[in-house]
Amino acid sequence: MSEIYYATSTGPVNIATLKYWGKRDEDLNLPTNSSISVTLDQAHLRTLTTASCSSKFETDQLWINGASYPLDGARSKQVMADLRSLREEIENGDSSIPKIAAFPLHIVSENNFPTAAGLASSAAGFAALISAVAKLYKLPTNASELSKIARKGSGSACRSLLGGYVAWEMGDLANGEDSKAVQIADKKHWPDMKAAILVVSDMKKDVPSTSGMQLTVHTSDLFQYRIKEVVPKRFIAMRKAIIEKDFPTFAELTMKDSNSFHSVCLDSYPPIFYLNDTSKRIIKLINLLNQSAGEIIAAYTFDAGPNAVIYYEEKNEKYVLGLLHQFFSHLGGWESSSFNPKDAVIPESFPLSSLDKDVYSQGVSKVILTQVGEGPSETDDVLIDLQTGLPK
Ligand SMILES: Nc1ncnc2c1ncn2[C@@H]1O[C@H](COP(=O)(O)OP(=O)(O)OP(=O)(O)O)[C@@H](O)[C@H]1O
Ligand SMILES: C[C@@](O)(CCOP(=O)(O)OP(=O)(O)O)CC(=O)O
Repeated sequence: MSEIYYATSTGPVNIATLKYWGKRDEDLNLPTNSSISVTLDQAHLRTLTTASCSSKFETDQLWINGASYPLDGARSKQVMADLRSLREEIENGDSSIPKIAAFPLHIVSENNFPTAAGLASSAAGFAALISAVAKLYKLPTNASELSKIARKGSGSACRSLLGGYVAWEMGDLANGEDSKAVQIADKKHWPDMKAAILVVSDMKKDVPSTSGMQLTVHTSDLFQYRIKEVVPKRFIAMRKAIIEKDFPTFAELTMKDSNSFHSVCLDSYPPIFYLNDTSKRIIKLINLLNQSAGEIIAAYTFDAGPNAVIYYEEKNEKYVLGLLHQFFSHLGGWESSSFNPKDAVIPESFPLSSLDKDVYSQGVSKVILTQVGEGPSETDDVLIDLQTGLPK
């Protein structure tokens, strides 16, 4: 077989604290509002992707965890075309480098967590794929530039090109050139941000984000108020809270924005329900915890599914994980954290005895304990068999 060119990169998951929900341009994936997210640590949620190309490959192909996935959707095609055209520009300007832009690509990827289960696999997946191809093609572009390509693959994916605390600025140009991710602060700025993910369902979700958000755009009256009045002010306030490391404000805005997003889903016609009874019980637990602690020490947020993500600061781990351990100690996931249940503290006024433990322990299948993390990184791993061009 003739030469196989290859490169590998990782991609992180990000979970929005100010939600993207709604497109003003469906082809270019331009949003109706700016959004903010926290990039999560790749020790727990990570995509690892090797991108390779060769004149001997027949077509572009993608494998995720060993299974073949289509790459012929309009969004994937656009991502590949954008990356190729950047490579072509370089090749046209420098006759000494190999002409590989037109070669078919074989992309081999591994997610270390469930694919398409509302855990932002598409975000980590596109971030890793784009970073790996950018490395393969030796593209000189920075993360914000690459985020514009990721955006066309899946909106929320653009935020996974950067680590720490990230904003997706909606932009206002019709061609989308100013709709990109920028870093608000890196992980080191506020390193003690933790995230506990309660996996309520690892089944594929009912209403995909793409169609769900457009149903909201076209049918919800509340939605106009959200994008015109609520989000612009909240964006400024949340960015300030991150810069000032003001957890109570950050947390209150995060919970309110999750509530606002799920409200416009319910206000869609026909309505969209992503939260289930387990999600609602988790909301109640967090509200009771904050009340009994006398300040906001934990924030829940939910994407387009029932899984809960709970943000908190390390100094309050004894309260937040202490409470979650009361109900979910039987689940897998605790072993990966340094939390010792002996350190658990339940605030005195928390009404533990009034909550039916059997009911409140139901519905969650796994706990993932993680924290704020870095953006994509290059690695020397190779997931492709360099003889056959197929997954190892
Ligand atoms: N490692 C990967 N490489 C490339 N694409 C991936 C990868 N993992 C997932 N994807 C793409 O993302 C799709 C799943 O996206 P989907 O939005 O349904 O789920 P999710 O991202 O886990 O959930 P959500 O967007 O609600 O958080 C897959 O079908 C695949 O096309
Ligand atoms: C609820 C969300 O997670 C919606 C994510 O939507 P997607 O990024 O999956 O949608 P597409 O752009 O159509 O691919 C909120 C968020 O991550 O900001």
